[in-house]
Formats: sequence, C-alpha cells, structure tokens
Amino acid sequence: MTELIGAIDQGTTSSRFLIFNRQGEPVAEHQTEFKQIYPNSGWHEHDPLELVSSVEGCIAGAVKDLEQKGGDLRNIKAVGITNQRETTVVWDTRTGEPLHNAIVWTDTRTSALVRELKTRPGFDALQEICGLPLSTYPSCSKLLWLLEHIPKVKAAYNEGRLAFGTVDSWLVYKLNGGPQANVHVSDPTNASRSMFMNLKTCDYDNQLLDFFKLDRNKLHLPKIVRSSCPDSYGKLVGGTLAGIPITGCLGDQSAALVGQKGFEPGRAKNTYGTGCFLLYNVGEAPVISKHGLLATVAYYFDGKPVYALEGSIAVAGSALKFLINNLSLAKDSREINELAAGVEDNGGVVFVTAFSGLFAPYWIDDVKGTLLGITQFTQKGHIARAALEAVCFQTKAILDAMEKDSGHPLQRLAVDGGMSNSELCMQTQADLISIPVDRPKMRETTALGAAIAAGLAVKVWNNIDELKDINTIGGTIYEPKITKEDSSKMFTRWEKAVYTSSGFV
Ligand SMILES: Nc1ncnc2c1ncn2[C@@H]1O[C@H](COP(=O)(O)OP(=O)(O)O)[C@@H](O)[C@H]1O
Ligand SMILES: O=P(O)(O)OC[C@H](O)CO
Repeated sequence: MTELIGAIDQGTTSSRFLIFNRQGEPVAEHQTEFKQIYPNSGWHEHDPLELVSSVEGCIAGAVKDLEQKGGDLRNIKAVGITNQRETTVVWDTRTGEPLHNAIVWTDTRTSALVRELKTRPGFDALQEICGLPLSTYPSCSKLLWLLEHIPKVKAAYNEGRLAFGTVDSWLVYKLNGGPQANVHVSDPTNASRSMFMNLKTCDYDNQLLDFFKLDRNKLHLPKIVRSSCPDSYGKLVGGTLAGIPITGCLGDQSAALVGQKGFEPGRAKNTYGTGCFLLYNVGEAPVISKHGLLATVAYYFDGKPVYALEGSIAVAGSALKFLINNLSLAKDSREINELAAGVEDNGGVVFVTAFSGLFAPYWIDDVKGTLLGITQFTQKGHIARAALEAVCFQTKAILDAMEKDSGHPLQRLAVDGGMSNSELCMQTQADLISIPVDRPKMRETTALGAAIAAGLAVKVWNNIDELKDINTIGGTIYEPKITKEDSSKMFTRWEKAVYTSSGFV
C-alpha cells in the first residue's frame, strides 16, 4: 500500500493542497488564488473566512485530482500545514468568528506605533529574547493596532474572549470545527514570529508580553506545541478528508528549509515567493544577529529545537504582480521574463521595491518603492529586468550580513518558490553572489516540508535519514557567469539607489 500525506500550503497570494507519496513526489494537487485587500496605502488585509474556504476548496480539488488519477484517499495518513507567517487573525472565542480582517505581514500601518514602541523602556532587551528586530513585520504591532482601533476587538479583550493567532492556528482552529473542539495551538516556527515567544524556551515570555502591555488573563494565545506531533493539532472535521489527523505545522519559510532537507548547520535555502526569505540553519542554539538578520526557529520535531538565521525580503514576486496588475506592463510573469530577456541589461534602471519599507538587512521604514535611472531610452524591458534584479540585490546584501554573523561564507544557495521559475532571475542571482544557485526539479518544497513534518509524526518516515533520496535528481545549477568585479559594481549601484530613496517618507 502507498502511504500518502496531505499538505495545506496557505501562502500570501494563493492556497494549495498537495498530496505526496513516500518518495516525496506530489501525486495530486489543487491551487487557488484569493482576494488581496488594500484599504489604504501601505495596508494589506485578507478575509480570514476566505482563507479557510480557499483551503477547503483546495482539499476537495486535490482529492478529486487524486481520484481521477486512480489514487485512493484512504491512503492519506495525515495532513501537515504550512502558512504565510506573522499575518494576524483575531476572533471571538465564544462564536469562533473573526473580529476583523487579517492584517497581512506586509502591512505597514503600524510604522508610527513601532517608532513609539522603540522609545519604551525595555525596548533594548527585546531582540535578545525573541530574536526579531522590532518593525512593522511581526504580529505584535498588528495586534496592538487592532486593540487600539477596533472597538469590538478591544471589547472582546476586556471581556476575556479575544483569541489571537497566526494563520496556522486560525486554520487549525477552524478545520477542527471552531469553538466546540477549541483546538488553539501554534508551532514554534510560527509563534516565534509574534515577538511574544522566548526563542530559547519556545514558550511565551512575560517580559515581552509586559513590554507590549498585554494581559494573558484577557488574551487567548495559542498553546505552543512541537512542529511535528501526532496528537496536538486535532483533525479535519469536514469534507472528504474528515477524520484525518493534522500532525505537522511549520511556517512556510521553515517548511521550505525542511523540504530542501536543510537539516545540517550551514545549510541554507532562499524562497522566492510573494516575498523572499533566506534561512540558514545554525543548529541547536540561536544566533542573535548583529547585522540586520532575524533569529528564528527552523523547526522543532523531537529532541531540541533547531534554529536559523533569516534574511527577510518583503517584495519579490509581488513586484511582478504590481507591474502586471497595477501598471499593465505585461499580462503575466512569463511575459515579464520575456520583456526582461529582450533587453541587454537594465539600461541603468534600478527598482528599489520598498513597498513595505525595506526589510533585512536594511530595516529602513522611511522608504517607498522608487524607480531610479529613467530616461527617454528606458523601455518596459528595463523596468521588468530591474524588478527581477531587485530581489537578487537584496539577497546579496543578506548573504553578506549572514557571512558576518555566522563567520562562514555560503558555498551554494538552494532556491525555490514561484519566482525561482525565472531562468533570468536565477542566473542574475548566481552572477551577483558569485556562488552556484541550485534549483531542485520539484519546487513545491514548502508543501513538501509540511508533509515531512506530518509524515514523521505518524511514521510514514521514521527519521530524517529516510528522506535523503527525495527530490535529488533533475535540478538545475546556475553557475556565476560574470566577474566578481562586475557584480560588485552592480551591487554598489544598488546600494546607492537604496540610500538615495531613503528618507522620502
Ligand atoms: N516564471 C516566473 N517568473 C517570475 N516570477 C514568477 C514566475 N512564476 C511565478 N512567479 C511569481 O511567484 C510568486 C508566487 O510564488 P509562490 O511561491 O506561489 O508565492 P506565495 O507562496 O507567496 O503565494 C508570484 O508573485 C509570481 O509573480
Ligand atoms: O507568502 P510567502 O511565500 O512570500 O511567505 C510569506 C512569509 O511567511 C512572511 O514572513
């Protein structure tokens, strides 16, 4: 009998459900996009109920796909969840209904609040405890904004019926049926992104909660449980997979590291999705960055938690979506690549894609998206190319910071995510970082990571050694093709563009 594992991948722009076999091959899948809500400049929301219904629709679609291919859904042993991180959901514990739209990780409405928080006594101690620099990015300021601005959220808090969760805990709660089962849990890779979790204990920290003036007697926080466990995440209660246990949970970037089998210290992966996130495995002790990176939990299966250094880039594929949807520059990302490949170089154009300010390693919040170097010579292709290059420049800046923090230069970069489909982008990446870029054949590594977390819990795989042959054949390696001098010239120009556009807001 072929054992199968399902994986829910709830990303920033789309939800997916994939079904994997024991060889780590996807045998059925379904994907759907959902609505992006931009109520004001810099604001970004999702409808929490649509997130749930999109996941349920994907499960139904993938099961249909499996059956059409002759598979048997009774072979599905467990389901794992992976998700966009930091995005903040609040709901009423009595009804199980959301009290506001989810505030998405990219949202910058809290920038003034963050500036104010940085003046509070105790601010200097935060990063050492939770691993993250304070910015608009983690969940904490989003929750504070909701408490301050949405009366029904504040009322629920005062009456002790306010539940907070990131997308993983919201999905687990709803897929278990809501208030009846009341399964309100999160794993450390997600909980570590709230700024409420102590990185070493993998539990909530009173010093952090006190800093944010949050009262645990009034606020229901998800219980933090391991990323892979047979009996903490409950089970699906509705749909064709009713009764199947949820046994794995990982934030999407951790899931991609697991899916790339980055289990040894020194292994790294870079995922080019809506944003782009480089995670570097540092082993069983967290490394607090001195150079603008984040310390985070890579995964916590059994034994001890494993930590990572992270470089977070807010805008990657979303820059292409912007050119397509907002500017009608092209009809899809394939056409953006054609435009970009149709010109010799960027023609002097640099696109600082700071739609949410600039994240790692810069952490500049007074910068907005800026196009520099435009003349009458500029064509669509130059702008398309500059959009593809922006994420590569930021990755180079992150790798430089990572080398300073870890003391070790990376030898090769494993990549995945939607934007890694772009040949031009991956070649540019290799050129700019002067090391090979290694793209696997099967690029649904995020979903694979969730399946691995779930499968380990129910012994579809007994240990990580059994994963070694998964997704090893048929990848592409991009070797650097330009000299280090040329790449350094390009990078200097980028950094000049970053500092030129800063301070505009
Ligand atoms: N061929 C391509 N070239 C460049 N970018 C692409 C390509 N295909 C998809 N993308 C980009 O990848 C992103 C989606 O990647 P995905 O990993 O699914 O993201 P997420 O998990 O954040 O929803 C989109 O923003 C899209 O612009
Ligand atoms: O949607 P992605 O894949 O860009 O990932 C979002 C991240 O989890 C945000 O931290």
